[in-house]
Amino acid sequence: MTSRNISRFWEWGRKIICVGRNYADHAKELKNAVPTEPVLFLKPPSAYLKEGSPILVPRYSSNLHHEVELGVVIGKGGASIPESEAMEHIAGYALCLDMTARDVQDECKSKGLPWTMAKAFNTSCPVSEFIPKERIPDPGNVTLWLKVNDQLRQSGCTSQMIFSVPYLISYISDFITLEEGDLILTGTPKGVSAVQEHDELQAGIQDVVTISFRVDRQQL
Ligand SMILES: O=C(O)/C=C/C(=O)CC(=O)C(=O)O
Ligand SMILES: [Mg+2]
Repeated sequence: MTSRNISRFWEWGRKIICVGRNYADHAKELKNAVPTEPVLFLKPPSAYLKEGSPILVPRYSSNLHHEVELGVVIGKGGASIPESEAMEHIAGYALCLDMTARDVQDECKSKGLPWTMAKAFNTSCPVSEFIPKERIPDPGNVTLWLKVNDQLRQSGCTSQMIFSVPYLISYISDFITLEEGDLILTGTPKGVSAVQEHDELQAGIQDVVTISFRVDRQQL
């Protein structure tokens, strides 16, 4: 059996656990209350997208939003991980986009239905290359940014997160066992907005990594 390499975690078929409303300024821009507990949802591994392939606007949406987020790649699995030990479970990071069909999400919210169609479709999780843990010594203090067609739309620091990375690992692992290769998306800062077919998205984490993706429309 060939050994798997964590630097290609997106090929492993592991869980993608997403945190929502983790920045007060983003919760407010969508007129949501600031949460007192993490808001969680999931994406399937089929949502992964690597540079070179386009983000597809689902054929059932006309309002696809970008959300730039810090992703945490789990290196050592575990359940009920104490917050004080959480950092030991991280292998590294990735810059991620949580692509969101906002019109579909709004409809799901109004009907009290789950967000799956809005958040979990194919290409809804574009990711950068794997970033080894040492390159981000403090995940609670890095700047994320995103441009659409060279215009800055999002810029925020992870110090603004309501729930820190160690807290999230501990909280999630209390009821979802974390496995090597899992990815946690830690939420987006303010500035989310719509993208259109042919748009070019660029995003980055300080001087650590940048990514570029083109937007296309799912064929009918
Ligand atoms: O509650 C809403 O209207 C929207 C919430 C999100 O899409 C949450 C996130 O994915 C996020 O904050 O990153
Ligand atoms: Mg998000």
